[in-house]
Amino acid sequence: MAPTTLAGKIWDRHVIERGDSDLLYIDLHLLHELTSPQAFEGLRTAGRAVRRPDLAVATADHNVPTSAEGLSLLDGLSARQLRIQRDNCRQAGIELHPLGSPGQGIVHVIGPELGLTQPGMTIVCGDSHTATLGAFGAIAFGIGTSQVEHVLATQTLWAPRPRTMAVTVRGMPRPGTTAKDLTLAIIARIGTAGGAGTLIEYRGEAIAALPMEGRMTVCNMAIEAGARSGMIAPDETTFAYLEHRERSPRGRLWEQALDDWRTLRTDDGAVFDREAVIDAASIGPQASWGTNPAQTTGIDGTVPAPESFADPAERAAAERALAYMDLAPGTAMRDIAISTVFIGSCTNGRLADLRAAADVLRGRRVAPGVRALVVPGSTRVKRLAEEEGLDEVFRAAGFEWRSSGCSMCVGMNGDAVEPGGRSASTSNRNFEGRQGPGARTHLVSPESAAASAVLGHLASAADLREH
Ligand SMILES: CC(C)[C@H](C(=O)O)[C@@H](O)C(=O)O
Ligand code: SF4
Repeated sequence: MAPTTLAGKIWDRHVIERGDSDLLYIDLHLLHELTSPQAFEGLRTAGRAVRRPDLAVATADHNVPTSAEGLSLLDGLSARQLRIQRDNCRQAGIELHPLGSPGQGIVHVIGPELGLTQPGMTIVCGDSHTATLGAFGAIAFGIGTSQVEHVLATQTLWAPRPRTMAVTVRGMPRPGTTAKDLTLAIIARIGTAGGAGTLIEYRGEAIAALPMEGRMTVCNMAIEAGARSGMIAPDETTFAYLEHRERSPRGRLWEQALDDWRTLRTDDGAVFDREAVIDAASIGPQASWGTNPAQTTGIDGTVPAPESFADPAERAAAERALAYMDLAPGTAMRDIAISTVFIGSCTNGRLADLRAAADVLRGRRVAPGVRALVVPGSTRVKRLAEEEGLDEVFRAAGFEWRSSGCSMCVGMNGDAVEPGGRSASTSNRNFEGRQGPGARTHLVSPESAAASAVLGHLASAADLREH
């Protein structure tokens, strides 16, 4: 057999019928409240039932309030959306983790913690950041609402065989560099269209060294490089994470699964449609300065001058970004004062992220005038964090300790950056108005977000050592 990529192997296992698009079997369908109501409505109109309710799991994340105050203000539209979701799931017999339940959380966070997302699977969800789940060596991608309906009705999907891209991160980054810094640096290097239309496989020493949480952070942002999804070959780190999870196979089935999962890797000599090689040694803590994630530089760097971009489109984009961000070329990244800090989202809202931020904050205080929020990625993350006292560390530092949801990442649920405000945010998107009208977003790691909160300007954790 010809050498095959990891993506190719998983794809081929799931093809039912070949064509310009292939008909693909879907192993797991995740649902949230925002992109599924019309799909269920479509099914009803067509008089169809959900074919495999046992292969779907739903939760509420985008529109849920994250504070007691927010809960009391839950507006008509959101409340209605949550009610519709509950009714749809009940009628179809789909497992739902609703607001207020112990399994609730951001859809891309709960799948892994339950052990639902496993190597070799095809996983879809009506949400672009489904890419996160590729970290397990699965093909996981976002779909539109009409495709959600198709999957509900048939458990299959028509999709063109994706082109593939290898992003190899050679060597190890500088100490203090996180998975978020790696993924931002990769996008800065290859650009927001660098992975256009492809399925990116991340590999190399720096990727293999990451724990599952970091791998999820990396794959989460494949979308911001234009890719359909990201993935990482499963290895001992993956298996150790999955062993003993609630929905992981057990006993003899676990052994059988392992035998199979160990075959899930790109064969030597397999050809990718595109390749990028990045040297990790040059990468340290990053922060975005503009209005797309590729407009990023090292925290040691300065805001670039638009003229420094050779490409006219990039130059124009930089000009526009600097105007929106109210930044002057040549400004040191560390001199950018912030008003808001957001730690959370499907990029960086897992327990490991909260631990890393709390380690930076222990015994320190948020700078006067800075509003700081920490929003666990799931209710389970919240519970586990509280069990180890992280909530106390955040509260003592002056952070608001919230309940799980997408929160300020998307600014549509009552949590938003104030107009004209400037945030250090652990989320994944920084376009105009993403975190609220007029809000300016700087994408950073949890460690850097915590350090920025303490210093009142963009910073990395190392900056606090002299503090
Ligand atoms: C609402 C949803 C469709 C959207 C996505 O697909 O990513 C959201 O999660 C986002 O991050 O912008
Ligand atoms: S946390 Fe943000 S990026 Fe992730 S699913 Fe929610 S809105 Fe999308």
